[in-house]
Amino acid sequence: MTAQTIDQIMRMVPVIPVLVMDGPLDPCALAETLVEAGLPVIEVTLRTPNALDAIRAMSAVPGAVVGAGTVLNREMLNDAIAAGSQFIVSPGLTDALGKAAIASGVPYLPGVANAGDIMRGLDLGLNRFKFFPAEAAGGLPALKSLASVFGQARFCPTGGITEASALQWLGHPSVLCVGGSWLVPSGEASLDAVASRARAAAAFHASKP
Ligand SMILES: O=C[C@H](O)COP(=O)(O)O
Ligand SMILES: CC(=O)C(=O)O
Repeated sequence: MTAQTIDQIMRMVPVIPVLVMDGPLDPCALAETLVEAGLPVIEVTLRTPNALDAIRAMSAVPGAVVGAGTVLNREMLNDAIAAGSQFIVSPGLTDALGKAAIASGVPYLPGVANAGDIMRGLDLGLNRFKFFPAEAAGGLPALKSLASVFGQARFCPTGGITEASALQWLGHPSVLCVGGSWLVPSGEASLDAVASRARAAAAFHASKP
């Protein structure tokens, strides 16, 4: 599946599973499980040696929109794009990475934690952001304050969000989706458990205003 813009990707799902591929699950089976459960947008963090291989494998799963997370610099950006990443996520925003991502044409979701980060993104022409680390950076009260200043910005809060708190975040109009690792916790070995959590998260779509 090809999505055109980061905005379109963010609007496809209420929750983006953030994966650290450190467990025994087969990447293809994991992606199939998430797609079938209603969460086709998948972020694979480049924090493990097998991450690029996982992106390559998952990208072949029909319906999956697989992106790379924890992209920190141009080299990682190029590797992620070469592996077939359909979108790129970074925990923060630097001019060098922002400009390279924009020049590549790949949908790009940079991390922001404060007003200065957002202003740097706007200067580059970006207005879709990952609010990270969402809870530690002030939680929903901080996001509400930032959103009231930057009316053109939309967010995917990530970091400390849980199945229990996701709906509160999704209730804010500046929030298009949230990200989280709770769908596939570190070392997860059960696809049934993943499917159950993913179905519950996908159901948040119905509650999003
Ligand atoms: O990408 C960011 C984090 O790894 C996801 O945060 P979380 O583990 O608190 O859900
Ligand atoms: C935290 C984050 O945004 C990332 O790993 O890409």
